[in-house]
Amino acid sequence: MAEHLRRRFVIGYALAPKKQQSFIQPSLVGLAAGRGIDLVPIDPCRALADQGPFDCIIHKLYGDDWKAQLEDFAFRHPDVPVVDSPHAIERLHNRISMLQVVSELEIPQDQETFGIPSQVVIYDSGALSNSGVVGALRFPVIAKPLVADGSAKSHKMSLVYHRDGLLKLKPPLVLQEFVNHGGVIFKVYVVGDYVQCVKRKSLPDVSDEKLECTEGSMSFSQVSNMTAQDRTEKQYYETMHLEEAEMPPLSFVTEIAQGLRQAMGLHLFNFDVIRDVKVGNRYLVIDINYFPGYAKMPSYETVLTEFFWNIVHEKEEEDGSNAAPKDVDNEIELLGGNFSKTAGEVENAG
Ligand SMILES: Nc1ncnc2c1ncn2[C@@H]1O[C@H](COP(=O)(O)OP(=O)(O)OP(=O)(O)O)[C@@H](O)[C@H]1O
Ligand SMILES: O=P(O)(O)O[C@H]1[C@H](O)[C@@H](O)[C@H](OP(=O)(O)O)[C@@H](OP(=O)(O)O)[C@H]1O
Ligand SMILES: [Mg+2]
Ligand SMILES: [Mg+2]
Repeated sequence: MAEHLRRRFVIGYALAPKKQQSFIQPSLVGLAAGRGIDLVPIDPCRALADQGPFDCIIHKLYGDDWKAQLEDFAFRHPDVPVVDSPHAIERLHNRISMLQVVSELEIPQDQETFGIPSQVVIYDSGALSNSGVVGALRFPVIAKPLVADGSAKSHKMSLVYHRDGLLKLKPPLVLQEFVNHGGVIFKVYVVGDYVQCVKRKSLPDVSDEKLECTEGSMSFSQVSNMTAQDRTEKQYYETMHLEEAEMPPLSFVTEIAQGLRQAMGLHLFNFDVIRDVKVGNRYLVIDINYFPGYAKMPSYETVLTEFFWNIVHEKEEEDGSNAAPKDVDNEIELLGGNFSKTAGEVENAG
């Protein structure tokens, strides 16, 4: 059918400038356009009600004003999917509620088991010297800001070797037991039903000897997200042998992903998993991120385009107005022929 007769769809995106730069690549825009989907920026400085029309909104912005705008939009346009609901995303802005959902998952555990590391939440400095609060923790621990709001501050962490290292920390924070995991972290990217697991470098293990002879704490930030140009990182890779680390079974991470997706009501997120070196088949979820850096995920353009296509066409089916002409269906098959909902395991040197 002629190009001008095809129904086109508009997906509005509201992203911070840095996120927009990394996510909205010409390769994604082009692929989506070829499938009849136009990605259009939303100006967060203007009223959302004055923009559009949209067939779907995707977003990652913080603040009450934006949340209120989205809620108002959803009220006025109940038929337009907002991916994802600001209420559902909010759970990921607090590192306690974020991992609570993992503990509540009811998935039969067989060969591999999963959970979260022991942790306590600290609201005031007094609690840092209170044995009743921190006494049950095994050191080293990682101190993480309680709030995960996308700010640089919310990624600033400390590896604390002994109790006296806690005293200079600034609550509110979470103290989470550090688990030796061979210096490799698995990032599981979720895009609707699609799941992809990649490897990244992580903090190195802390031996008993190192723990004994190290004082205080060490600060770090976004260790799995450093640029490959970083010289120290390059040296680190050479000693890490990342490529040799065995991936967790894809069926196992997919089950966790689907459980989380259902429990949280979210479509776009990733979660970080480490494997306890002491146990071998025990995995710990340590972090869940809303709308992560998908551009780092191999084949992100195909995966995201397929997701967008499904969202706008599901809506169309619900409306009962199936406007997809035959040749559009053919095009879908051609472009998405190799697409499988659950991808194979992919190694990623970050
Ligand atoms: N309990 C833990 N045991 C061992 N290492 C950990 C633990 N928690 C965090 N880490 C290490 O610290 C890094 C940062 O922790 P975390 O993922 O919670 O922070 P983040 O700033 O939210 O990360 P992201 O950039 O993925 O959002 C992890 O990638 C991992 O290398
Ligand atoms: O700064 P906030 O809003 O918290 O979001 C970050 C996430 O926390 C990180 O997990 C993303 O990196 P990964 O995709 O490597 O996990 C990271 O990816 P990016 O830096 O490529 O956008 C961000 O999405
Ligand atoms: Mg993380
Ligand atoms: Mg995070």
